[in-house]
Amino acid sequence: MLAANILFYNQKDVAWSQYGPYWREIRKICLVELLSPARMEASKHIRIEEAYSMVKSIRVNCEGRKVVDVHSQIYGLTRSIIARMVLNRNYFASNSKEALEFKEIGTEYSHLLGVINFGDFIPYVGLLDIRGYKRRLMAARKRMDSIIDKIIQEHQEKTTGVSTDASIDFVDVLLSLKNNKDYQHLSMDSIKALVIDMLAAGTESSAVTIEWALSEILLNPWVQEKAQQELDHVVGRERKVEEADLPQLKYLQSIVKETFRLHPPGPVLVPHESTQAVQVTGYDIPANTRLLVNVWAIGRDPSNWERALEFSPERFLNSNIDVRGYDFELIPFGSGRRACPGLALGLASVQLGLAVLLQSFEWSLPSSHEKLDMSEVFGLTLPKAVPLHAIATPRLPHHLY
Ligand code: HEM
Repeated sequence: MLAANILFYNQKDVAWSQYGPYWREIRKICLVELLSPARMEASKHIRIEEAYSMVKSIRVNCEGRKVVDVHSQIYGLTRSIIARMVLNRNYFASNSKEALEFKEIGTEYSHLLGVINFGDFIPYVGLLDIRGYKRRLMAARKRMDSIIDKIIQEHQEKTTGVSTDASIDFVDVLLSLKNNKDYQHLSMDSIKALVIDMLAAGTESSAVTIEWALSEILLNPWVQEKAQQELDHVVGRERKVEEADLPQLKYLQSIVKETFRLHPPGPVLVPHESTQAVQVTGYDIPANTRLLVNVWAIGRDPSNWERALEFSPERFLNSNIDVRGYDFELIPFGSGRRACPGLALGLASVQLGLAVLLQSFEWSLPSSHEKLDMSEVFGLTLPKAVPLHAIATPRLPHHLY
């Protein structure tokens, strides 16, 4: 694919690289070095700080029952978490020239990756580059390259060896692995491509999920009531909810599962391909067959789910169905060897984000939006067509904001 080739340094990242020895090595770096349980633990202060910075900003903006732009708040949260974890710098909370350039180029990347390029299917159309698509890709990559080069240079100047210190970010870790004999394929281009991959993959999916969850909660007020009763019971109103509370919040976890079922952030998994000929339930599948898995349809299929179109977190309370890729009726993170390596981070960000929003505020619809628009935009991800706005009423003592 032309876009992935140009934007990700000849597909040197993990998401766009073909299965093989290179992908195996880079995938191992993601799982063992970047998104490991130890790194999750070391970075939990970032998630908490950013979650409560969002609460503070909503608290200021909801004064006098003003309508809150919930969409921007949630996207701000997930972008800030990932930028701090990857770069140790929150580009998204700043309005510096550098930060604005970074945000602009990020938007251009998402746009270019979402475009259908006929040259990917008809080679001579690609050679002509009639619509200037290739030129635009090259320009975007050049701009991104100079930003990432600068970031890497700054990190190289400060790197004096990596410890498990909480201030260590993904760029530090990747630079420290460059001469590691276990990772012989790791080049400077791989590092740049991985940095872009993490920033892109780590933001949108988590934000989209929190926004859908809160939208469903607004349509089903008894869900909000039950989730807040659980928060009051497990955490109380005299302290703020933390990541350590999440395992006890079973109803909140069920809300997140139910949101993944009805609104999977990746509605159709990244295309998979059979590496060899196989037989599946009596059908012969030749090698190199492209497989598209429609997770969205699986989640709404009445042969898998009772009252399939109803939002009912209760269905998960006494069920062992999980999102980790073993229960094929619910696979928002995919399944098998290409399944999402960011599952733990994605889940923690979504559950914590939702928990702080529900503990800190009572949510209601503005009278002008009584009919909440639940239309979807279908693409690489599945965001709401109309960004969520709502009224937030504080429900904790003043000193906790
Ligand atoms: C709610 C949050 C998230 C959801 C629902 C999600 C979902 C997915 C899905 C469906 C895939 C494709 C799996 C397949 O085709 O079988 C994927 C791949 C991937 N995700 Fe996530 N993701 C989330 C968060 C994250 C985060 C936080 C990161 C890292 C910072 C991340 C990094 C990746 C990468 C690198 C891949 C490509 C893996 C490969 O091709 O080997 N994701 N994700």
